[in-house]
Amino acid sequence: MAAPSSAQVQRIFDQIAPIYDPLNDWLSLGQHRIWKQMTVNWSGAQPGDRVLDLCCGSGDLTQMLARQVGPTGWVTGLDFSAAQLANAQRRVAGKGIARRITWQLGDAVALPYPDLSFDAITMGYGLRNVVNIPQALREIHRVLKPGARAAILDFCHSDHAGVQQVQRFFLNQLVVPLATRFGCESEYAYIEASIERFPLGREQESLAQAAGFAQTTYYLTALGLMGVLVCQKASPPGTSDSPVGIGPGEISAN
Ligand SMILES: C/C(=C\Cc1cc(O)c2ccccc2c1O)CCC[C@H](C)CCC[C@H](C)CCCC(C)C
Ligand SMILES: C[S@@+](CC[C@H](N)C(=O)[O-])C[C@H]1O[C@@H](n2cnc3c(N)ncnc32)[C@H](O)[C@@H]1O
Repeated sequence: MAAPSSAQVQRIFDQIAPIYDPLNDWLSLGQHRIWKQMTVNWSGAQPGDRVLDLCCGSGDLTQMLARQVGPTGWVTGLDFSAAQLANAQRRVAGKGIARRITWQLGDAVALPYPDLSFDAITMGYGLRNVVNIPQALREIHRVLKPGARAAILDFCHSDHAGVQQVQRFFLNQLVVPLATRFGCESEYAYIEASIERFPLGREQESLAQAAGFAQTTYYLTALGLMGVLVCQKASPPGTSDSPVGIGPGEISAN
């Protein structure tokens, strides 16, 4: 199956916007929120930072970032689906964190920001859906400040047969049948094919390094069903670039 165009991807997410959040909660038994919080932790976002949540959709990670940067920080959530952004804005309406969030309709492959704009970037289940992954990684590198990180969560395209079988079982026996009940069979059937086209973890690291990142690590989570690519931009000359450990907040050198 050929990869969809950008317009087709946009239509998918506009179409599923009304059921996107409840299906994520039901189908992952709420676990997706844990994977997203780990991604925010791995981004290195700190209180007072100016951060970006790319492909923000309905704003789960955007909200988590807003809590992480606190009242002196600022978060931008960018997405090209107007329906998803409308959901995102509705979900924070009336919450204190809404004051520190800007919602931006835009394309991840042509970010409307100057170079060196952000202290951290997250991307949750977006990279696999962007039609030009190398360009998106170049844009992320461009708008990050020196020494800053991007943490990119998505399904893992595993080369382990057992993981592939479990992933296909969940998608074909649970996800698509439930989505079909809501008239969204084709939109959710797209997930399996998109995972098969998605680069392996080590290939994502190579793409990130080709985009200019000095250090990359690919972490597996959810029993290998999901993965988080953590990329760090080179620090300014003369500053230490040697993170130690691989726990949240630290990434290994490559
Ligand atoms: C938040 C999650 C997926 C977001 C998501 C990403 C996409 O690219 C889509 C494309 C088209 C339609 C919908 C989406 C979409 O929702 C991950 C959790 C939700 C998943 C739909 C459920 C995946 C189930 C896992 C394969 C197994 C979960 C095991 C868990 C330990 C119970
Ligand atoms: C699976 S949703 C993820 C939403 C949210 N980050 C989350 O974790 O729930 C993928 C999102 O990426 C957006 N997207 C895909 N390609 C994009 C692009 N080129 N520019 C901006 N947004 C894009 C879609 O509109 C959709 O809202």
